[in-house]
Amino acid sequence: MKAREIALLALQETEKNNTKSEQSLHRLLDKHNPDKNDRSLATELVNGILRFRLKLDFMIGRYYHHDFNKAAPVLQNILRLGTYQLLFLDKIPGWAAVDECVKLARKYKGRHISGIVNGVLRKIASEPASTFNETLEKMPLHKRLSIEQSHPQWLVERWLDVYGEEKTRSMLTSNNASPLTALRINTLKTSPETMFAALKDASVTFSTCMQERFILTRDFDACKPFIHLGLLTVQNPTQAIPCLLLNPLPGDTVLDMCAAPGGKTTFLAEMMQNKGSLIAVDRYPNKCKKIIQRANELDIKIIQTVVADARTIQPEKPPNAVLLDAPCTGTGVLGRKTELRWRTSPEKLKELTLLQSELLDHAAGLLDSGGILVYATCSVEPEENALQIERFLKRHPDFTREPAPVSLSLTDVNEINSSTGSCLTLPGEYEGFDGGFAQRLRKKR
Ligand SMILES: C[S@@+](CC[C@H](N)C(=O)[O-])C[C@H]1O[C@@H](n2cnc3c(N)ncnc32)[C@H](O)[C@@H]1O
Repeated sequence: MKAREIALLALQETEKNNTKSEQSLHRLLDKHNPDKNDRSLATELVNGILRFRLKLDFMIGRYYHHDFNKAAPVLQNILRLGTYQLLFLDKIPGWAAVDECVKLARKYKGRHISGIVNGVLRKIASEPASTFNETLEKMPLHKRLSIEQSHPQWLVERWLDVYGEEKTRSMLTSNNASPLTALRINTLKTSPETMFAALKDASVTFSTCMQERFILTRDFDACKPFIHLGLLTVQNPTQAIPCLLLNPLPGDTVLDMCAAPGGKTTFLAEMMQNKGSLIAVDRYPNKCKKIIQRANELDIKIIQTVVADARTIQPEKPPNAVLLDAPCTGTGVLGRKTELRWRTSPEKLKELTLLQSELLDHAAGLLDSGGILVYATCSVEPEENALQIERFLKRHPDFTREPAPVSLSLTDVNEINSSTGSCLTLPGEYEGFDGGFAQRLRKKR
């Protein structure tokens, strides 16, 4: 099976089952085993179409004679496949993009529909870019950016309100660029110097960040042997900030309340040099298995997983450090999770804000007096971040914002406010860094 058909099936499956596109695509690539070029074209098509869905639908809607939102999903996706190739893939000749989609339409929907696909795609192919741009220019800013950069309008509106036009544009553009892969060096098994030398020997192109504990690369395949050896593990440097803010020491008793798949838990264990107690809680048993698997790969011995609702857990011994990496809208990682922008919503934001405050309240009760609590999200919405903390501090006067540990000043992120122990990074601010928030708090003695 060729790239376009694999991409079509992956898009159909992702939409129908509300699953992650990455999983569907990998399953289909494994099943059909296409050559290298088809693999990379299928991946580009799936990611690109999911990112640019709104822009593509806007283009198609102008030539499709009925309501495009009500068209059969398979027809929608075939038209998106064709339009994406026409707009974004210079190397594919327009006629080839149209012909291949007409063939797919004939196979999946019959002759009549293939005629519609042919008609719509030919009109898009012959439209000068200036006509589209002129239409957009007449729109108000939030609507124009929403279509141009293919993000939901409610999100663009709120980012414009909160962050202004320049930062919003930078976030939108960054979310549509293909992200670098970030990997953490496992200092339990190797040192940064040894790792850098090994990567250079393997001709991997990379840069370093976060106290040289992380590498950024576009050469993921060349890093796989090091991942299999447990020397590297996939983690974005933004995800390291809450751990560096918590700063656990060997021998500490640490509770990680929302731990799966274990990116931060395993980093905490590394910081603790595999000494002490580290309880990792997650609500879902299959997700807890992933934490154990990851810990085994990295030679980590101190993690004990617990399947439970973190709003009700009662550890035997009060922890002296708690990490609450709360479930959130994920608006800081939309560039990496291509379909997420269409799945998150103002209603979800409200629901999650409530869940986060319940988790925070429970964390406050569990922590030993004098202990440290770090709250983190991969969101850039104030309600989930700074406002959440403000409300928490009002409910819990026995907590204060705690300055960041001195070691954190060595990182390359200027956004860490050392005196208030908080950090908000926005997508596009630092190359390779996701958006996210973290706050260090101390419980009074
Ligand atoms: C942001 S993710 C955590 C990512 C993780 N800390 C890491 O760095 O790999 C949030 C996690 O919270 C879990 N979760 C959601 N609600 C929960 C609850 N009430 N109790 C415990 N875990 C929960 C989800 O299953 C999800 O794995």
